[in-house]
Amino acid sequence: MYQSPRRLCSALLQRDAPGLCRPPGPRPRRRSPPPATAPRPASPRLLAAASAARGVARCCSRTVYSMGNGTSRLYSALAKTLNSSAASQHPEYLVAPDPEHLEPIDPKELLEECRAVLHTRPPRFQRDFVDLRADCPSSHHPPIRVMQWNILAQALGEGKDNFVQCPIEALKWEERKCLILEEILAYQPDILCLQEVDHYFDTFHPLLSRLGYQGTFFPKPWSPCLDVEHNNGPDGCALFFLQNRFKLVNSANIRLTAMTLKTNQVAIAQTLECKESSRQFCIAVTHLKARTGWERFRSAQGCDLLQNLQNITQGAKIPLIVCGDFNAEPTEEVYKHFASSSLNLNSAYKLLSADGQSEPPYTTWKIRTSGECRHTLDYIWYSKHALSVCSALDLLTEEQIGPNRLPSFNYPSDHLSLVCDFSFNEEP
Ligand SMILES: NC(=O)C1=CN([C@@H]2O[C@H](COP(=O)(O)OP(=O)(O)OC[C@H]3O[C@@H](n4cnc5c(N)ncnc54)[C@H](OP(=O)(O)O)[C@@H]3O)[C@@H](O)[C@H]2O)C=CC1
Ligand SMILES: [Mg+2]
Repeated sequence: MYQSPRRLCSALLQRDAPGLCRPPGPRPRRRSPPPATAPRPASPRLLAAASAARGVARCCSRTVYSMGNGTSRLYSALAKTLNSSAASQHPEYLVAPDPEHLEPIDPKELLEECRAVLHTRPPRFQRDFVDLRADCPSSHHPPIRVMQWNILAQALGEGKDNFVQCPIEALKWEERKCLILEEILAYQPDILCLQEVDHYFDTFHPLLSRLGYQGTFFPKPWSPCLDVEHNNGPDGCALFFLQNRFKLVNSANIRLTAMTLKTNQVAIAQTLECKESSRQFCIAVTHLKARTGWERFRSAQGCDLLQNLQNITQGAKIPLIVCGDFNAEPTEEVYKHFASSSLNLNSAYKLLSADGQSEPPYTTWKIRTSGECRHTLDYIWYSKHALSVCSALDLLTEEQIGPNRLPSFNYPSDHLSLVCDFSFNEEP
């Protein structure tokens, strides 16, 4: 059975993350409920980031982003050229930050800007870390904090997902992006694994690189976002890590296959070296095919990903963390493949249950025209012999989520973020 936290510690005050400042003092509460309209203060930092991003996305002009398959596919091809095959061989060439983004941002300032934009919204949900240090060896190196999150593509949220109980105003990008950034800044992950990213070039890459992250984006080849009017390009997976903590050793962008056929789903796998301990590990992010009826397809995609990860980790010699929206409940075949793989993986969020054997009751909860959809689909897998989970961010309660479920005025995605602190076990 899923259990409430064993020992709680404040999410915001729990630790120092290198390169990021701790938010100051008690959190200001926002007014609740939100008035229908209110003046929004201009946000110079966010505007500046968007303007700087035009430098990164010079090749992706309005014309290229516009509706219509020809131009959309051209964008997709360009994005792939920039981020796919060459990235595997020359990561330093493709991920080198554009000099105009190097001016660092103080995360506290950015957080304040986000809060100013969000001042009419209800307060952010409080979530606490569950201390799992009993399972965690003592180490003089700081833990590695990993965040897994399907952030909900803007184009899908507004154009395809049919969240019938979510008011369209709650999905406004200018505010929703601040809720996403606020969540990232609140937990200060060292590594950030995202799915459904359709604002990489204009938002996440420019801002997160100025916060000290190195980012990689791999769009889906035929992103459903491209079918939505006024889309912002394809959605895909993005992986960010803090440059002051890790050095990139190797990077692979993987288009997943199913029964030898190329599919529309992707993964990014990177080998990183910890600057403090010189220990290497592999981090991967993926988003498997959605919907019922596609269970065997997902299973095949999972097998392909596991095979790729076998090769990248040299047969499980390099410790591994795999984050993803697997679009599969724990009863599905793809989950069983991961749980029984020779890569020796465990699912971190099981450790929140009393017996350590049960996944949480949900990681996504929404209401579509078809009714309520409450599922456990998102996971953080890790090499159980090489790594331990020191703490994990508890999920939102049903009461916090509320009767209209997600997304909402206080939470930007239909999926919850998962956050874990890992430490290396002693080497044998
Ligand atoms: N032109 C072409 O030749 C081709 C075009 N395509 C395009 O790709 C699309 C399919 O892409 P694919 O990657 O397989 O998509 P998926 O089936 O994996 O789903 C795409 C997105 O839809 C969301 N989703 C899941 N369930 C529902 C639902 N019931 N209602 C609305 N949205 C849902 C998923 O979110 P979550 O993961 O959060 O559940 C996911 O992000 C097609 O719609 C088409 O537009 C695809 C192939 C070829
Ligand atoms: Mg989705």
